Amino acid sequence: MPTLRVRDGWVALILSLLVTMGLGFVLAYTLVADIRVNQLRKAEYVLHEVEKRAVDTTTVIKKLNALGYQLCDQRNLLAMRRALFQSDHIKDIGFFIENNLVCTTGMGMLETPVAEDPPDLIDLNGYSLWVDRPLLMFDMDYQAIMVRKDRYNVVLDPRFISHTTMAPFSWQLVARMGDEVEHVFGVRGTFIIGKSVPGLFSRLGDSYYTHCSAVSPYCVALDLNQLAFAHGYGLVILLLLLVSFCVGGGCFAILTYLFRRHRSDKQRIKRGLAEDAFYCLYQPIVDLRTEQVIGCEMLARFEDNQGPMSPDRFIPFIRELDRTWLFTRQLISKAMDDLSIISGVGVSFRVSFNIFPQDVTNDAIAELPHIPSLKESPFDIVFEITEDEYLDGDSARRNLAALHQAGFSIAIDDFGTGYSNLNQLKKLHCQLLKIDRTFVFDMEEGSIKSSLIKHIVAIAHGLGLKVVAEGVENKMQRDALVDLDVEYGQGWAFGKPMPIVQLNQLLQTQRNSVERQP
Ligand SMILES: Nc1nc2c(ncn2[C@@H]2O[C@@H]3COP(=O)(O)O[C@H]4[C@@H](O)[C@H](n5cnc6c(=O)[nH]c(N)nc65)O[C@@H]4COP(=O)(O)O[C@H]3[C@H]2O)c(=O)[nH]1
Repeated sequence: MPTLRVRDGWVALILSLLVTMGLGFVLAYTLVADIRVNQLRKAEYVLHEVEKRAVDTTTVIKKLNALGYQLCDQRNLLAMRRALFQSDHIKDIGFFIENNLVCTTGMGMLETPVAEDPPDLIDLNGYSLWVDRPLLMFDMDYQAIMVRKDRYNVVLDPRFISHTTMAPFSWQLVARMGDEVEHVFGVRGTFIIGKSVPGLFSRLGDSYYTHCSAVSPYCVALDLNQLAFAHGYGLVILLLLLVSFCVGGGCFAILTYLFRRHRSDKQRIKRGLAEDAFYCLYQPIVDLRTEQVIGCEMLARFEDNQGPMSPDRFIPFIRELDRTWLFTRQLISKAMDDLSIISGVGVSFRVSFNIFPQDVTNDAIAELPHIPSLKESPFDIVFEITEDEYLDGDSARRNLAALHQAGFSIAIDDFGTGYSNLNQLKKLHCQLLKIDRTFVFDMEEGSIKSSLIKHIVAIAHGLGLKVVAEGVENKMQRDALVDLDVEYGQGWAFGKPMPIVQLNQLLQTQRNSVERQP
């Protein structure tokens, strides 16, 4: 393989960097989206758990107050213990006379009533809250939440939140008090009043999230804790970076390989041109009604010690190398040598050559009438030109008129695939129009494209042109084309591109069978 050119190296590098950055960007945003979803789930979980406890607390307190006990007697204590037993979340229930706690489910009747501290907050429904309260119950230290209304209070264990791992977020549970909020649990200052929540795909820095309950006056706020994030996601980020760089590196390797292969193929073609290494195959063209071979198209082939290369690959290189005329000249001269073995076919036997449109415009084809083998050819020589905007100029028209005057025929090739300027057809002195094979391929399915054939034929006939259909692969297509008044056909149904010896044999067989007919 040839060495990489500096310019190609830069292009490969820039493209690979773009891929690396693009992939890094996509992965980073996927990570952000994942964090946001995670954040949302955690906030929803906390609020859901808080709501369950809020419902439990208010139901228990309302029910006990409704019983109307004024003293801490056995009936009251039993009612309190039953309520505690039925609750899933409450740890203890206390009974108050005025502002003194006189009995609890855990300790029974207290020897000395305990005076109550002022609450941390009273919520909109009149419930007093003591948050983050250190409490000693059965020799266990508790960081409890207490809620009281009228004569009863309940003790809640807030560890249900701590049991959920909140990393990499810092969080705070607050109670709404009109326009204000009061801290209930978590990290103070996390909830910021009026701070808007960023969208799912916003920057990583905009990591604040808040969610309020619809059934209780509580809100939870979560914010990304940069340290916890780096700790929890550091490895993931490193991995994503590694993936991006690996893909970028792979991209660089593939691009440099493709550039070098492109250069290598281009060099093969350059060498092939210098060493005259192309050769010709011939594909029969038939009269569609009789299926008799009335001519052939010369198609170029290339093969060197590295193997064959298809025309679809080498034709663009010939254009890129600006050697179109040299290539055409070489192949015409080879073909005319080959064709010298063909005899007995008559002067109407058509031999078609493909011509590059740019050679029509740049006057190169003006040389054709002076090439002796063409001038003295016993065949009807046809030059096929792909319809192209190149052909729209004066010089193209002048050169084609000169070819026509010199006795050559002109065919418009691959009609319908490119420029398709009908005005052009009138001015180009052509006698034949070749319908591109893509129109013929799906005739059986009655595609929109194939339904255009009859219009193309009408236009061609209106201009006095004969029509050749390319890519005829089966009898059904041949019959349909005959019905559409298409005169000639070319395709695998009548013969693939073949060496001259094989074409000669085909013509010989055809002649023999005609001669045998009575
Ligand atoms: N699927 C299918 N394909 C069929 C059938 N019948 C013919 N073909 C293919 O259709 C192409 C017809 O040639 P084109 O339209 O001039 O298209 C040609 C022509 O534009 C260009 N080319 C080939 N040789 C030369 C040449 O000597 N000079 C120039 N300027 N171009 C050439 O390369 C193109 C491709 O050539 P090829 O690969 O030989 O492909 C040929 C031929 O092998 C069929 O029934 N089914």
